Amino acid sequence: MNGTNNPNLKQNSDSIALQRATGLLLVSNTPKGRGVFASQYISKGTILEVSPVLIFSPEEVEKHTAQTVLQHYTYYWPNPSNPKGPQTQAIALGLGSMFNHSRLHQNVVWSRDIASETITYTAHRDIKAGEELCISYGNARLWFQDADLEDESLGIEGEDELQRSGLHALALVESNDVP
Ligand SMILES: C[S@@+](CC[C@H](N)C(=O)[O-])C[C@H]1O[C@@H](n2cnc3c(N)ncnc32)[C@H](O)[C@@H]1O
Repeated sequence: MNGTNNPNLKQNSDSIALQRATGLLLVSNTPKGRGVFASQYISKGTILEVSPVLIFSPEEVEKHTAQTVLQHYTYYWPNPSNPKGPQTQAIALGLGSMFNHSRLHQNVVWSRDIASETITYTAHRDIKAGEELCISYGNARLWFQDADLEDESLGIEGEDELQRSGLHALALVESNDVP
């Protein structure tokens, strides 16, 4: 489909509506690196971002992404060449790769749309201006020191719990289970 200069272009089976909420800031140099913050109040249920994904083949994962920093950004994704087989990995383009993890203060949930190859990020609760927008990377052991836990009263105890889980998370796992 060639939609260039087509004033009648509408959403159809060849196109998907992309969305990004207003009032999102990408902030550098936080204790978690870059992160996405709200510069204004955002109400529960607001679609924050629809990110197209780039899907890697299992061979590309093994030879390339698993050997690079990309492994800290990828989501499990069904393999288009073998949808019923083991999952491969995909990276969210746009803001999707910038959401940090919070186990205690998760305020964003995400869902995969396999057909459109997108991930939609949605506000899980009302969010105040100034709050960081965080997803959950799941309950598996994290591959980094969780900056949230350093200041939390449950601090060491929470960290122990993650260490004891004995799981190795080398990629973001889908989890919309909000604690
Ligand atoms: C998907 S990226 C998120 C964006 C990243 N902060 C950046 O600057 O590119 C995942 C990386 O963010 C950092 N990160 C995410 N959540 C964190 C947390 N709760 N505590 C510390 N670092 C975190 C870790 O370095 C992790 O490998």
